[in-house]
Amino acid sequence: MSDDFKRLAAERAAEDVKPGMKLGIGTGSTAEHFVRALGARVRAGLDVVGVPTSERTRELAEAEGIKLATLEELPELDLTIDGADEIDPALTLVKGGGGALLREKIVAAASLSMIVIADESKLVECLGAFPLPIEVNPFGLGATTKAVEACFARNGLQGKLVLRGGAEHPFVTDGGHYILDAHLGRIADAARLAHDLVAIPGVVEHGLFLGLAAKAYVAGKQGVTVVEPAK
Ligand SMILES: O=C(CO)[C@H](O)[C@H](O)COP(=O)(O)O
Repeated sequence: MSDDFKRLAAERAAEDVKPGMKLGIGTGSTAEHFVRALGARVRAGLDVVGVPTSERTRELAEAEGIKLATLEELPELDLTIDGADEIDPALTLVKGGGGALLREKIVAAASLSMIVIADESKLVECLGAFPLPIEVNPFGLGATTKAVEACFARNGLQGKLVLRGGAEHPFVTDGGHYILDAHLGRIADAARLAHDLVAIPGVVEHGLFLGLAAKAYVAGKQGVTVVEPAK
């Protein structure tokens, strides 16, 4: 069911794509539905160019016949369409469940607008039930982990940090980094936490997306709802 909702949201977003657009293309199962819907439109004659946010998305988009470019070739994009792990009423997001948060954030920030696509299970009142992904440089992992824990304590947060994939076979991002998943439960002040995390040497990026999403297409039993940031 949830996958059907993801597809519905993705297909709605694909209708927003206009000829000539430069697109950021997200990562994850919802974004994959979007790539397939976009591929169908491209094969029907739509002329667009996309910048993928992961190697996985690049492979699928190529297979779908979507023209691709890099941010070196296209430093400014019209629209990014991507999934999310959590969406709060201000449209602050937790992203990175699929491990692509760094490229996803770079691409979204290079876009004039971002649309989030999701099934209704992703809507939350407060972020934090989904573990917050923090992308870190493998060098100095122990010191970075300690600094991140100290940052949580300063922010009044308690929680476990888990190296994704485990110490034996850590998950490695497309950029060659590791991911620490922070089980925080509740993030009351996402802006403060975001600010403090990026100040830690060794933290490459985190999965809090603030002020990037313009709207979300959220699908559920009632169909697709347009969610805009609460004022
Ligand atoms: O941030 C992401 C990948 O890094 C995804 O957008 C997020 O994990 C949602 O995934 P899905 O659409 O599979 O539920």
